[in-house]
Amino acid sequence: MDEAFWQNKWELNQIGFHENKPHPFLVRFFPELCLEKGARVFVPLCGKSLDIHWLLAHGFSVIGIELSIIAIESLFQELGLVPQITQASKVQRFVAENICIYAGNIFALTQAELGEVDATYDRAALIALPDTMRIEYARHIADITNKAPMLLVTLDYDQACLNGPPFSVRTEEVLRHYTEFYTVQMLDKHAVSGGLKGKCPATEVAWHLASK
Ligand SMILES: C[S@@+](CC[C@H](N)C(=O)[O-])C[C@H]1O[C@@H](n2cnc3c(N)ncnc32)[C@H](O)[C@@H]1O
Repeated sequence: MDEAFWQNKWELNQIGFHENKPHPFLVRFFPELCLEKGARVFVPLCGKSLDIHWLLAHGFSVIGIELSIIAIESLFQELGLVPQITQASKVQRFVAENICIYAGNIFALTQAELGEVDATYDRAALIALPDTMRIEYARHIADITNKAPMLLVTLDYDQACLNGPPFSVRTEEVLRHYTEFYTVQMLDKHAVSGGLKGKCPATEVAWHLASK
């Protein structure tokens, strides 16, 4: 899954992953992180998700990273904000009010650039990456966020049924990637209505990861 794959998806507007409302697990479980208003929430591989609108509307600051400038420009436009754009070392920074989105590859984002964050929200980020990258991704997130608590949403289905992304990430894999850094708790799961892409049964799972 290289950068060109995702750039192409955004150029062709093939963004079936983009939901038209905030994710129900975000709405239900994010308050359980008990963050103060103004807390800094990191949203890796953020797209132009309405989850960001929800986080901002609930008084949080959002720091995201996304490869596609098309996604970032749409996000700001849909938020009704005009970003100031500056260059960081390997990534560009789009900033307005309580939001800062880095344009670039997550693996190029350093802890110093990200700054301190109070929580991470991962929906369709881990599961957007192929298995070889997921190992590195989980470690990188723990590293640059200094193991900030996380609400993670994964998807579990028969990988033989469909090629990813999104990729199936089963319980044992979540535990394998994250238990070195976090205490991992499954919060809930539900069946994806109509199955994944209407083709195979799939379960969405919410996880709370607390720093060890
Ligand atoms: C499956 S989408 C999910 C977007 C968003 N989290 C949501 O829930 O709508 C994955 C997003 O990650 C971006 N992406 C993929 N690989 C990336 C990388 N290595 N660094 C930064 N962004 C990446 C893609 O452009 C795409 O917008």
